[in-house]
Amino acid sequence: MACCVSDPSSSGALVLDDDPLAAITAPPHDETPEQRQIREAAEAEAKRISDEIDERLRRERENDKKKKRPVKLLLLGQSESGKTATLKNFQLTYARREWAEERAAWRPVIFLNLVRNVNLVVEHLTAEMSDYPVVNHDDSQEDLSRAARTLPRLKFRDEHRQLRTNLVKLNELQLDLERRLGSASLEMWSTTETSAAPFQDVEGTHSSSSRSKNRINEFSINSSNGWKTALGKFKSSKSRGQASGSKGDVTEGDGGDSPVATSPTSGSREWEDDIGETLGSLKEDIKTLWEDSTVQEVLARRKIRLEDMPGFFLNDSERIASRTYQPTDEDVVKARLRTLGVQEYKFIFDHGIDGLLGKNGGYMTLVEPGAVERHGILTLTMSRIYAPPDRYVVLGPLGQYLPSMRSLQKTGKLTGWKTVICYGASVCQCKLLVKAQLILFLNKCDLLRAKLQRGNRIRDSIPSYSDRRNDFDNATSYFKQHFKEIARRNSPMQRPFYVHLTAVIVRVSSSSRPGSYNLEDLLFYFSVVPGTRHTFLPTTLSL
Ligand SMILES: Nc1nc2c(ncn2[C@@H]2O[C@H](COP(=O)(O)OP(=O)(O)OP(=O)(O)O)[C@@H](O)[C@H]2O)c(=O)[nH]1
Ligand SMILES: [Mg+2]
Repeated sequence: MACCVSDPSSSGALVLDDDPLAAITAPPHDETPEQRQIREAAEAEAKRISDEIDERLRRERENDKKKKRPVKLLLLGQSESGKTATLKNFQLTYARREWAEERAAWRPVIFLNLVRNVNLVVEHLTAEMSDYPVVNHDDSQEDLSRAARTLPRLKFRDEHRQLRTNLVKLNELQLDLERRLGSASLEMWSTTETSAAPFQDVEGTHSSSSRSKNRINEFSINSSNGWKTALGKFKSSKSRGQASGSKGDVTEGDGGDSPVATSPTSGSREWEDDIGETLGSLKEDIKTLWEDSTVQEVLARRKIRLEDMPGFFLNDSERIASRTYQPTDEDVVKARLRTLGVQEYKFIFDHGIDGLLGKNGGYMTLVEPGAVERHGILTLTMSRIYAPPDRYVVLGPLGQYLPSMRSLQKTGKLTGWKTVICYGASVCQCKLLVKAQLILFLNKCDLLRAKLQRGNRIRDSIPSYSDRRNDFDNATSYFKQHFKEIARRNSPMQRPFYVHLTAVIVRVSSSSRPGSYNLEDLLFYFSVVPGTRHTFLPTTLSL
């Protein structure tokens, strides 16, 4: 232990028992007043420099902290509301390299989408030829099993029978693709009351009844499942091996069991090429089927609008049905593969995005919990693992509301508009999200506009719409008001509420940045300072 026995500030001798460092740094015992002045000035200068360095380091640490502060966006919404498509937009805009690597992996998904389109048409054709109705599983379609028999029977030719025979092998192809892609490739068909209020159980407010326990099982996270897993099987080994995380990169959120890092790819390229070749050999049949006026009449009678369905590629069949087909950006954004488990993407930016991340950039995490397990139940158990998000985006698929009330009356299922109301209320009430900023994307506006132009009446599906004008502007402001009211009534604490009209798969035609989707324009709105109240900002949507 050091023991100082004399005043070090005096010019007298400094005696230290056993501190060698103090002995070295101590002023000489015969220091003159001038020497002392010089020494003290030098020490003051050294301290100034040291303080300056400390201050610089402190500022750098603070900047680093700011830079690393993640902005977390949670994407919520019914199945098929466009969460993955939204995520793809971010990826396309801000993670180009990863996007380019992943693009090729969507090839079998797009093949599957096209094969499904064709098989569905053949199914309806067969049903009509046999004079029986087909049960349609898709809630988003209009009244589907409508008997076509009230109209005179259609006249079918040998050519139609031949087309059915030629295309029958696509059933096998669909099964093969579904097997390879896994359960994410299988669609869920029903929406129930449970799925419309998905947050209540997870928060533990329910009793531990067996029903509730069963649900918890259904909620369980399986991040090695889902569309990233499905795609991982088809990524090239080169891209699978590459590290991510630099500027504009996208990384897997949960590292360890990253599906992309573990999935095998051997032989998948050849297998894909073979599928392309089989499709190529049926290219003419597919085109003839889709363009045939009798087939179009079958679909019209059955009120099937394939164009409005997810993953519609029949208009591109000539380009896609080929051994050499490679997906374009538009194909990938449009492709449909449902999400299972929790998908998380981390985007790293060196610079802020219009204030979203602050001047120094930072990183943004986008989390998409799979919306459906058995009954479309949202897997929010992820909140037990992940911290609550700063903001959450709810996607409400506007274009899907219209026909649903009729199908509700027919089937007794709670679908469409009613589901969305329950869903919206349940999300707003969620305690976990109480401090998060709420941004609502009223998505699929392109479909809404098209349906209105075709003469669909909103009040047929949504009686409360009443006698308002049946046009896009009136409809969307009605929807906005409605959701604003839902948020106001159901949020435990009042919070800013932002709402945007979106069509996340539609390219912005007049964009100053070619290749951007209109979601990019909407990022501007994310920069609004939290806490300020900007209700119903004008939309930038150009449809
Ligand atoms: N016409 C149109 N289609 C859209 C729009 N947004 C998404 N889609 C399509 O709707 C389908 C479903 O979109 P996804 O993004 O897969 O839906 P999701 O919410 O992720 O669905 P789950 O993963 O099942 O929860 C896809 O085929 C998309 O291309 C839109 O604004 N307009
Ligand atoms: Mg999804």
